Amino acid sequence: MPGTALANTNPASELSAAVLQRIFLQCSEAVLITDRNNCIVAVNAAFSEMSGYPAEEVIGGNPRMFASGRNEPAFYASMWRAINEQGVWSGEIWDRRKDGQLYPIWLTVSAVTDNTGEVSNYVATFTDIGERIEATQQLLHLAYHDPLTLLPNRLAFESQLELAIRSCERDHKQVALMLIDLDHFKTVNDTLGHATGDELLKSVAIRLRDCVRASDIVARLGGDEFVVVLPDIDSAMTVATLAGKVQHRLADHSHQIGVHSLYATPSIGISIYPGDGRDRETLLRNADVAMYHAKDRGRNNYQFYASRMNEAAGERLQMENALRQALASITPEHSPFSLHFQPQINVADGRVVGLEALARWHDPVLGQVPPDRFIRIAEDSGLMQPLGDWVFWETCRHIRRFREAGLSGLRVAVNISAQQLRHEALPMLVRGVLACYDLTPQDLELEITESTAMQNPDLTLAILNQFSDMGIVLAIDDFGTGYSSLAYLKHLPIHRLKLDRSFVKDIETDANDAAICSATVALGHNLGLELVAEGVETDIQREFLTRLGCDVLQGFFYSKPLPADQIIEYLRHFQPVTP
Ligand SMILES: Nc1nc2c(ncn2[C@@H]2O[C@H](COP(=O)(O)O[C@H]3[C@@H](O)[C@H](n4cnc5c(=O)[nH]c(N)nc54)O[C@@H]3COP(=O)(O)O)[C@@H](O)[C@H]2O)c(=O)[nH]1
Repeated sequence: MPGTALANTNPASELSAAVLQRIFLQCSEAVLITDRNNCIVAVNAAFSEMSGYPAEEVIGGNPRMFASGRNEPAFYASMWRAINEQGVWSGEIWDRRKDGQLYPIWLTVSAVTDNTGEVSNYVATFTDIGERIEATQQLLHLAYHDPLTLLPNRLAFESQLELAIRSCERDHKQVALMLIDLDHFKTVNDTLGHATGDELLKSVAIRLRDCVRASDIVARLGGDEFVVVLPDIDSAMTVATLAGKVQHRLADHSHQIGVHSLYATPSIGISIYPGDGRDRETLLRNADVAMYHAKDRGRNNYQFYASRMNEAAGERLQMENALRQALASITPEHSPFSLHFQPQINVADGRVVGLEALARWHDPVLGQVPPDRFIRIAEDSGLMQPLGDWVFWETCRHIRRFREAGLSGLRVAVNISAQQLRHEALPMLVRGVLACYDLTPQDLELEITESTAMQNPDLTLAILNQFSDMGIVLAIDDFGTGYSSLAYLKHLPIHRLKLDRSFVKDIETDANDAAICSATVALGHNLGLELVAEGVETDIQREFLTRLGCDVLQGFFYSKPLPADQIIEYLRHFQPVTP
């Protein structure tokens, strides 16, 4: 013991009062001594430095003068009970400095007794723990918050969800969990860089936080995945309303990130405690399944979890694996994929002026898989690039075949997906394939959907400009179904608008659809574009669209998409249909 060592070399009796005083005065910890009546009799220099009080201003006073008001009377009562019963007390306490500033200290108060065992003095030693507390708080904040968006992170979300579940369990209430994934966020990172991606995430976080009440939890789980927890909801309707609000708030206007105007649409999966899971893991897993379902349904929507979705998720995985194998099995002699061609008719002279190439897939186990199903899976699982490349090669091979069969003056349109448009090398590939089959850019048309065009404005514009410069005709497909900005679209080097078939379907009976078709035709013509109507099934529709001024018509009225051999026969026997 240090005390013993000191006693051996320098007996306590020999420790002069002067030495003791120097130790007291020079001690780096603040020390304050009172008499038995708690009247201050001495303080050291460290005390004065910490509290701002010189000794002469406190001697004779009561330590109560340093009280901050942050500790309750009951706190002091229990502290004194411990000092009087056990002779010592230690703990954290808040004091007030002379300048009025409050600060936390770690305080130890000991009762000193005289020869008779009576308390003669109280000695308080203390250190300023403000910095330590601040450092601890910073560490805690770091541990529980996402440094980019400053939202709670996964760890914080898990414990807050746990608390919400426990509280609702007690009160027999419901908790909703909304899992939000940004559509095509990877494209932003891949094409505009991570710094832009980070700024977009920050902007999304602010909009999300704005959508909900302060008592709701908004957290970032990582990447582009956010979560909103709504404790104590009264009905699924409330959650649906909020999900709609989130969807619109994120997507209704662009996020201005530097020079880029970016759109961020969400896919939202919702699970509700206790119906969709009684614990955190199950709720999160089921919200995830629902979120994938939302992606599958075309993104930018919300879906409530339903137990049958687990089955659907299994089927989807099976299809993705089959698609992967199908792509790997393509050889020059054999392919599980094929192309069908649908004619496009020029209204003015009733002749076939073009064909649209549409991919088909026959799987030995799954049978004929509808294109809107496998194209979406290919997009989501990164398989659209090889599939799209195959479609290009195969289309060009067929254009040459049509030429050799004596069919000329036909342009063939190919659908380009969002994933393909992310690759700057796409124009080079197209040039290469055209050259390989000795074709000209005028033999080809490229269709991109309205939503694809909106996804990656800068890169899309750059790639489309290259195509247009080459002389390739460009069309906006499914026009009217996406969230497009006309201000942006008018800068794209496009030549055609394809009016979506959903507007054509009820054109005869639905005045709104008729008005949309009419307005789109007028808009397109004003912009100098050619108007193609898709999905023409009846003669009345044909007549109606002709009267509206559509330039080209396509649909089952003329022909379903046909395999190459059959389209050759169709074209050989086609009789022009004049208005
Ligand atoms: N990126 C790529 N997308 C492709 C490719 N091949 C197809 N697709 C896209 O898949 C979606 C579904 O295509 P599909 O089932 O082939 O449907 C096409 C036509 O059959 C259908 N259509 C045409 N006329 C009518 C009609 O009168 N009635 C009716 N009910 N359906 C009709 O429309 C589809 C063509 O649509 P669009 O491409 O919008 O012009 C579809 O979105 C395809 O684009 C591919 O290789 N790459």
